[in-house]
Amino acid sequence: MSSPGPRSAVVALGVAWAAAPLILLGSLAISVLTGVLPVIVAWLTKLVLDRVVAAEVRLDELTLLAVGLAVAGVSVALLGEAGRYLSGELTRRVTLLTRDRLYLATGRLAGLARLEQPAYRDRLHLAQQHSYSGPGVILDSFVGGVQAVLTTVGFLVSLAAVSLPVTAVVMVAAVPTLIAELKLSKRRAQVLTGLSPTERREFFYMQLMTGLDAAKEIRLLGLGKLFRGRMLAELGKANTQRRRTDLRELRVQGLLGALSAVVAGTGLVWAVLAAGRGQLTVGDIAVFTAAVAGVQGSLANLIGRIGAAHNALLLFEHYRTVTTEGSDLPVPPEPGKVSPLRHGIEFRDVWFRYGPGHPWVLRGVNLFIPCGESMALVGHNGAGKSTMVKLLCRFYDPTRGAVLWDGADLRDLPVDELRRRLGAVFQDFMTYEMSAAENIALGDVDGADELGPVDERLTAAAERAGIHDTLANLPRGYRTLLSRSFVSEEDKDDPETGVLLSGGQWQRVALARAFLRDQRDLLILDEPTSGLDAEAEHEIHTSLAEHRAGRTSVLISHRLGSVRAADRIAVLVDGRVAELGTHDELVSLDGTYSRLFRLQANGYVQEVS
Ligand SMILES: Nc1ncnc2c1ncn2[C@@H]1O[C@H](COP(=O)(O)OP(=O)(O)OP(=O)(O)O)[C@@H](O)[C@H]1O
Repeated sequence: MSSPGPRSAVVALGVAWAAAPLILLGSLAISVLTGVLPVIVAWLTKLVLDRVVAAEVRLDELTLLAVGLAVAGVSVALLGEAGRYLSGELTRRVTLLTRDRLYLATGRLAGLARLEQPAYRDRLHLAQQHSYSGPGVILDSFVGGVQAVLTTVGFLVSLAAVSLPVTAVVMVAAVPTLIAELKLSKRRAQVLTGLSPTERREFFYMQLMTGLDAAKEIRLLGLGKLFRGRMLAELGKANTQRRRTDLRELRVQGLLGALSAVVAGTGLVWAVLAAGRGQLTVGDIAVFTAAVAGVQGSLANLIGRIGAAHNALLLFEHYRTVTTEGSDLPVPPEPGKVSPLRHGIEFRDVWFRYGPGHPWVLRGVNLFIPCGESMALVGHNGAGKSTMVKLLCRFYDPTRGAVLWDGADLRDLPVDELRRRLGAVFQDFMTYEMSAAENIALGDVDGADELGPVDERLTAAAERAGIHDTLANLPRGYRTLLSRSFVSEEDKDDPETGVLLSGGQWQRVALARAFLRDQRDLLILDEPTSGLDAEAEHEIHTSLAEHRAGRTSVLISHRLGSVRAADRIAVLVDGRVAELGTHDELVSLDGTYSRLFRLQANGYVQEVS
């Protein structure tokens, strides 16, 4: 891990300035005052003591000094409280800003490839953890550092007034502490960075054990003990690393603490002997003792803060990288406009694999999807059908070849505009723990930050997906929360109102969400009815066939009965389009499609007879 540059510190302080400039200035002002007050208190104490033991005691002077001491003491206490409040407020505001910037940055990722890289996920994990605390710690260190510098300088001057050699010894003794602290902070940051994969795995097992998704299998297969063991093993690994760091710190800090104590003790012996010889006054001893303790305390404080800031800056680098990284997909220098589809979409000699070390999934796919036609993609598991759909949505770019929208390479088009022209139901569709209405309305948000009302468009989409009656009859109709993990505001007195839908019902909700975008140029349906019962599947496919007539669509389905109505069917084999034609043409071709279709048809006939 390289040392953080001053740029990181500037960025971190810039974040704090952008989040709360006045609070930042207020904190700095308080830190300046808090920094000089201990020195003032020490000098006032010296003056009081010298006046008390003087031959002629002047009460008016003593009273003034005593009042001054009292005011300084009260100010220290009040400023401490005010500083704590401002620091808390600053942290809250910085958290808001860094969170916003971080999720804005991840939202800017147009593709999926970077999100699938373990190294990126580790960095993101660290950025999430330390973006919030980072600027706070750096700022606290900065504000506290200013205060510690002032206190240190003030006490050093006071100490120098009494003894220059002792001042020099105290300063030299601080150098090893500073070096050790910087080394330790670097080590701490390295350990935390190295722990990211372990922490992510620990979190993964924790989520498995406490979430609903895996609850059935964990109970039925008795996986709890296994996962708990693995989670504890990950935690144990992390603890071993942390313990090693703590022990190293204990050894180093212990040695350095002993060195400070020896320096302070020797200084005190010298001061007492000097007072005995009449070289120092009682006040001198008081200020000397306060100054040695003050210099050592504030130097230790300063060095600790430098170490904390150094550590926080090293970790803040992850946040800075995530928020400033360029686009994961190449951005065209002069992006063209995505005009409504007129001609068609073409896969031109498309080769694709998910990474350099991965096997080829597509090996020269050539396919034209004419505008206004429905195209079905058929093939064995893993043939690459969903991959083609992902390339169509530009979640990845082809490794070789191109996908063309009316002749324009998708790489030359603005990706947001392209996606605005698409509607899709993915094989692994989402189930959002939100209300039924929101689950559908999410289909047509297009960058808005609020969802529209429950209107006719929404219920019409639900009706077409055959889920309207189910949703309308829920305890709160479309406003019912489709979750048992959260409670909506209006249900807080009756937390049992949320419901869970069946797999097929959820699939219909996902379809309704896609239907809300049905005026788009291309509708993608990846296994849209795999979870539906036979009757529902037939119903939906009839409705889809009607709906798709005259519109451009891509349908993926293993149920060949439902793809026969498509205008054209493409069969993927070995990463290429091996057969292309209408259902009748492919059946008479007597190839893969015909074999698969007969196999399925025979299965049904045998079941009936
Ligand atoms: N994100 C990914 N990273 C690496 N490999 C992947 C990824 N997604 C899919 N693959 C691989 O790509 C191949 C094609 O997968 P794809 O999902 O496109 O197949 P499919 O034809 O849709 O299969 P199915 O009918 O089972 O849904 C598979 O071998 C799969 O392991």
